[in-house]
Formats: sequence, C-alpha cells, structure tokens
Amino acid sequence: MEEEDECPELVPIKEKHTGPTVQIPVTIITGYLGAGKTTLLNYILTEQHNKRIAVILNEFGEGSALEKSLAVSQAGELYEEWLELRNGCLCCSVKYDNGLKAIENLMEKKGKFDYILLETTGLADPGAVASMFWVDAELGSDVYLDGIVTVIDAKYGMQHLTEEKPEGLINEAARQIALADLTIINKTDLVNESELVELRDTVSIYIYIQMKCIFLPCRVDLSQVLDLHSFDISDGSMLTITFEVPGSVSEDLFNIFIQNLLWEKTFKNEAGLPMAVIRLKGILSVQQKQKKVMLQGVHELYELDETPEFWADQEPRINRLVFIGRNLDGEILKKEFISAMSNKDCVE
Ligand SMILES: Nc1nc2c(ncn2[C@@H]2O[C@H](COP(=O)(O)OP(=O)(O)OP(=O)(O)O)[C@@H](O)[C@H]2O)c(=O)[nH]1
Ligand SMILES: [Zn+2]
Repeated sequence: MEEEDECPELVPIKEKHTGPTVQIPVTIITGYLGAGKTTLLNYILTEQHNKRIAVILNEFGEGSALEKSLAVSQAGELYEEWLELRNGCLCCSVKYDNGLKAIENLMEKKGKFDYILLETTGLADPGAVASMFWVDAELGSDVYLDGIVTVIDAKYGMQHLTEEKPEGLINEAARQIALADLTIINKTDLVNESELVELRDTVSIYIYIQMKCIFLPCRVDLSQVLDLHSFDISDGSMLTITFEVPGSVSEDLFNIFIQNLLWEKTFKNEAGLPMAVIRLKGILSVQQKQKKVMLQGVHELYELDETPEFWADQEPRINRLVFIGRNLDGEILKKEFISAMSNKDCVE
C-alpha cells in the first residue's frame, strides 16, 4: 500500500573526500512494472549494511514513496541532481545514455560510495543497462557490474511471463528473468502455495545459471543479494580460450551460433558438460561490411558493433574470438563455429 510507505528523509548533502581508487559494485534491480523493485531497494537501504549506497533510478515511476518523494522534491526536472538519503545513501535518476558518466561525475563531486543500486523501469531490457557497464570495463572504469536481480510479482508474474507478444517484440518479463543472476519472488502473501510452486517451476525454465529464489516480504539476507560477483572471472575453474578463423562470416549465422552457445547451451566439452561462457570478446569480419565488427558479451548478453576501423586493402579478413568461462574446449568450439558459419554462406 503506497500510503504506508515511509518517505526517506532528505538531508543536505555533505562534502566528502575522494578516497583511493576502488571499483564500486553495481547491482541492477529489474522486474516488471510494480513487481516490487523499490520495495526491495527500500529494504536494502533500511537494513544494517554499513555501506554508503548510491541509488539510481533510471526514470521516475508512479509507485513508491522513494520515487514520489524524489519526484516531488525534484519536480521531475534535473535528472542528475542527487539527494542524500538516510544512512548517508544517495539517490538520483539518470537516463541510460549518460548513466556511467553521471555515476562518474557524482563520484568526482561527492566522493566514493561503497555500493550502487540501479533500479530499471519495469519495461526495461536489463541487457541494455548492463551493457553500459561492460563497455568501460576494459578502460578501467570506477564501477563494475556485480549482478542482475530480478523481482517477480507472485500474483501477476505468470501472466506477464506467458503473455503473447506481437511478432518481433520480446517479452520483457521473460527477458528480465533470463538475464537474472538472482530472482526474487515478491508478494507471496497474495497467492496460495500451489500458485507459488507453479510460478517457481515456470521461472526456473528461464534461468540458466545460479537460480535461487528468496521470498519477500521477509528478511532478505543481504549477502544473498549484494556482492554476488556474478561477473567475476577470477576463480580457478575459469578457462580462457581463443581462436582465429579466416574469412568473413554471415551476421545471421553468427547470431545463431552465439545464441546457441549463450542461450541454448548447445555446445558441450569432451566430458559432455555444457560450455558456460561468462565473458566473450572478439573482432569479426562480417560479410558486406567494410569495417571491423566488435563482439562484446557478458553471460547471456552480447552485442555486435561496427568499429570505425576499416579492413585494409591487403589485410587478410579474419575472425578472432575470446571466450572466458567454464567447461570450455577451444578445439570443439572452433569446429562448431566453422560448421555453423559454413551452414549456408561459406567461411572460405
Ligand atoms: N501485498 C503485497 N504488496 C506489495 C509487496 N511488496 C510490494 N508491494 C506493493 O506493490 C506496489 C508496487 O511496489 P514497488 O516496490 O513500488 O514496485 P516497483 O517494481 O518499484 O514498481 P515500478 O517502479 O512502478 O515498476 C506497492 O504498492 C507496494 O506497496 C508484498 O510483498 N505484498
Ligand atoms: Zn519502482
């Protein structure tokens, strides 16, 4: 009930000193309209966390006290203005385009925080939000993506998930769950046990790794939500494989290959274990394109972007790919790649 929501107190912003350079984790909180994202945020802020947390809302919603109090005090105007909440936490709203910039500006002005929580709008594709963090990963950004937390409405979640979309449109709810490192089913007080079980079973179809469910309202153990290190690649079971294949690839066939690898988990190593990619990068030579194409990806998310760099006249066209993850086998993956690319239009 909105009326009962407590307004966070707004206090004047104090000047803080900038500390040494430590990378700040960012947790993306996503979920369908009204699922309970702000409720989770408020909960995290009021819990004893001993962290200086910055909250970022990518747009003002209709719903919660947090959003309303901001909307009122800001009159929906300047998006990069920051407000200090209780516990030394900060809050602001940014647009995706200047998200990372806004965070960096803020840290320059206000000193570092320990943690950033980013609430997306209900219809957002969290992949687009997440991608803003990996672009700068190589450039030594001040922030890193810790995890994507998806809040699901126990009462309407099923309806959102199974809703048929017109051709060519993605189901946002399904996408938000597919990309989640952690899913939280909320509003469990509004459904009975069997409805809950049914939703949990359905949700599990969309989760490829690290499926965990915890329930709200309840005491969420913050250690289950924050500092997930979902995108860390420093543990021992991680392998890095690279390969090069000469020729130019069809963009369509490449997309199919990558989706089979990342989403369908079609490719297995010699032990029969599905290859799990956490990070992928590469430079591709794409048919009909004069410029080099860059591949970037994290977990199930990936992007192909044309770079400004042309293939030089004498330069041999080649595809260079790097995959980091578990159960990877370079030889097998290279063979799969070549066979996928030669499906129709040959890699010469
Ligand atoms: N019954 C019930 N209501 C809840 C629960 N959690 C949140 N709500 C209510 O659901 C409504 C939406 O919650 P929010 O936290 O604002 O959801 P949101 O995902 O941030 O919403 P948007 O930002 O507008 O997409 C509010 O009226 C909450 O009070 C719950 O566990 N049970
Ligand atoms: Zn919200």
